[in-house]
Amino acid sequence: MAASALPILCTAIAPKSFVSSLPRPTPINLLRSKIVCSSVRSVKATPTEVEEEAAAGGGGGTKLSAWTSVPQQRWEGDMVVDGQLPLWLNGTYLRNGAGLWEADDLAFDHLFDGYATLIRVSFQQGRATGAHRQIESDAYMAANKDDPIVMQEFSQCPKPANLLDRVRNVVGLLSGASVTDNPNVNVVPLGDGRVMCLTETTKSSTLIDPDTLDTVGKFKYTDKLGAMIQSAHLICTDSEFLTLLPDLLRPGYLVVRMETGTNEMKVIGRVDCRGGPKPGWMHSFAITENHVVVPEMPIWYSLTRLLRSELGQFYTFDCLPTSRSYMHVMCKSTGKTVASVMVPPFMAIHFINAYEEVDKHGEAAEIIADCCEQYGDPAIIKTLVLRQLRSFRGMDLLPNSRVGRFRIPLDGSTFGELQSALDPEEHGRGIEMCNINRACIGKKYRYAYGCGARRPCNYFNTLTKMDMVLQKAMSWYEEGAVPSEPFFVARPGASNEDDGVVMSIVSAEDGGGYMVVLDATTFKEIARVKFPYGLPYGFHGCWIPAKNS
Ligand SMILES: CC1=C(/C=C/C(C)=C/C=C/C(C)=C/C=C/C=C(C)/C=C/C=O)C(C)(C)CCC1
Ligand SMILES: [Fe+2]
Repeated sequence: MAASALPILCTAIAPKSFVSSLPRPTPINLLRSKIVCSSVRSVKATPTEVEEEAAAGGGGGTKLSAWTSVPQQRWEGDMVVDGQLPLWLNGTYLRNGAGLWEADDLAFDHLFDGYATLIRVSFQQGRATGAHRQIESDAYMAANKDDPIVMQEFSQCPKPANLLDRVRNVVGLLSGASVTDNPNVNVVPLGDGRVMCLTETTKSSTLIDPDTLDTVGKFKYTDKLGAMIQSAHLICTDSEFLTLLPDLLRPGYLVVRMETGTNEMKVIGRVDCRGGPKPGWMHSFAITENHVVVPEMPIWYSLTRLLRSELGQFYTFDCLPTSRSYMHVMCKSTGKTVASVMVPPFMAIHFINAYEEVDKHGEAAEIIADCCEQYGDPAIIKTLVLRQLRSFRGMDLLPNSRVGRFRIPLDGSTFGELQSALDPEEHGRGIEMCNINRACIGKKYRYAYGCGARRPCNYFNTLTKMDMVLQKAMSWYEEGAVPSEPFFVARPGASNEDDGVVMSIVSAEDGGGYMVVLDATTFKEIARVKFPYGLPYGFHGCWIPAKNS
């Protein structure tokens, strides 16, 4: 019965034109696949732009699944392993991302808008099983109703047809009712057995079951902070999680902590904005052992745009290139801002790591903070429009980026520095989605793993290991493939920072999908774990070690 289940499921949830573009699972995988039907109403995908554009002679092609909705309510199955998985690799990798950009009559334009899609790969003694599910957020469920509703997503806002609609929109936004809860960016183990998925709205914080990928329910904050937006990259340590909450009424950022096992965010301190009357966009931030690093970029969420439902070239953002950029540093234990320096204009969606550089007395003298930096240009946001990703593969449209390294003096100076941590040519003048050995978070570190570029390309197409000491990089590349964020897993008992494996889920040019596992030291491929069909692109992942490992 299982052998025919996947095509039946696909037929049930997608019109013929879409199904025909899905890569066919191989018989061996079908025999091992277990399909579980969800109670959610089926998603009806419309024919994708990629098909239309390919038919019209566009450069997209039909096979690569990275930018294509793969309507899979629920799949679980054994996976075929090519190569040798290390026997010590026991645990679960989870990846979250915006993997479904069409539902009923809706079609999103931007990569960041898609409905949250979870992928799981679990490893045990050299074998692997996989799973794929949508998160059942209110936004996703509403989009699949007979009368679908779109909430305020990253680039999409509800379109008012008349004055009454306009008033409803304003009320919906200010009350939070029409703000998205689609938790499509990150997946974070909270250290107490709970696993949270989230995006930049606080109401998106959702608990999921890491085994079944079931949506457990909303994470209910018990504090009275009432924050509506948050960093999508909260940072979890052994005892707490730290995050930033932009304060929209009194422009600034609250730095908050939540003790492991609780639901209450407590304020450590606040940083006032210096660049203008509204807090800068802040998708991620960094910590050191004793400090929290708060970035302030010259690009802001615009409440006026949101309320008027009038999006600009950077959607809900306003961007003033003449505005200044700042880096603030807060002491974790006192909540005091110990540095607030002006830096060259920067644009960084993702911070990589930060640490304290000490003077000869062993005192912290400056903070080093590394990020994926776009030379101060927000153009990357436009690069991630689905039409461009689907249509212009092989064209050199990816804006230049680098590992930006901030030096923030702690001696009261008013300026900080921003330079490239290594020659950007080492990673093809493109770098994003970086990860490090988690044991090095907040500490001096040597290696970062990210997605780099082999040009010409319209998206990051390599996996790259960067050695920040030698300022050199090594890359993994496969023609036409789109790898997602590389994730480092340390070998138990390892003493070298790069002793372990790096894993990444790849959408292959032929329409297939697999996880590639690289030896983190040599950066050579050691195994491929194959999915029975190609997967959509995804953003961030996490690792949950097996209980007995
Ligand atoms: C800005 C104000 C509000 C609304 C904020 C909303 C609706 C923010 C939504 C943000 C999203 C969905 C961001 C997603 C970003 C994804 C990224 C960058 C993915 C990166 C991958 O790694 C109100 C709540 C209406 C209050 C007034 C101000
Ligand atoms: Fe992110």
